[in-house]
Amino acid sequence: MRIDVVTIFPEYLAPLGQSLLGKAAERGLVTIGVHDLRQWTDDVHRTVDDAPYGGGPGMVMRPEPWGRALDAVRPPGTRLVVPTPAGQPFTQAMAAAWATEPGLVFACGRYEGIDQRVADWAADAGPVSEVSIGDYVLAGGESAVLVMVEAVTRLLPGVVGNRESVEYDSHADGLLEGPSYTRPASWRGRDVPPVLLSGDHAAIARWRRAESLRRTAARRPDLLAALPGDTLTPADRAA
Ligand SMILES: NCc1ccc(-c2ccccc2)nc1
Repeated sequence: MRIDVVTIFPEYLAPLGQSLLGKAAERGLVTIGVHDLRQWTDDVHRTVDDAPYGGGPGMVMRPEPWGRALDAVRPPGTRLVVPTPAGQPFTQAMAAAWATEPGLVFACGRYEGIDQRVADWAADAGPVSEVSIGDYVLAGGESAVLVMVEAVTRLLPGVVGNRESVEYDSHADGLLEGPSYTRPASWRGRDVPPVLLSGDHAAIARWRRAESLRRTAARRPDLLAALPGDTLTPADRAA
């Protein structure tokens, strides 16, 4: 998979070259390009923003540099992802879907955001996803891009050694994963739930499912409500 990021702070995306992503890149599983939007400006001051039409606070990112940048960086048909507080929620399902695509281009906004005509124009040449990673406002889209690139690339075949750990992630089955434990069996007076030491794999699976449902009901009732009708088994309902 090829991932390109356009930003006025390319150095902010340096972590993409580290650790999990770095190894994936070294192994050719993903190619990441980071591009400075200012290389597509047309004035001596390399201006990327201007005052908002209609008045109001702050500045808006001009469409022209973005148009030239996307002409140069985005292959036709490639999904353009625009992080924004006004976007639809980014989900594990989106990450899984995007991980099957040949490429992604991320447009990092700053200031009050990017002139809306850029996303509208870009939709003529491929899918555009204006997405939010949470209900809070950042100074720009770069942190959100780091989050989404990590969520997507860890799903690429071969990136995470233990495939099962991906399949048993929180949200993989629509529920939160339950608690995990490792040695020692007793720590500061707290014991690991005995069932996990029993060797009874059916009982362990039942216990884990019940814990997952309990935690989801307690912390994310919205996820329970969103489950497909046939998800909860009679055993689940009895738990
Ligand atoms: N959902 C998190 C998020 C994503 C992007 C931005 C943002 C802020 C300023 C300019 C452009 C994008 N803020 C929050």
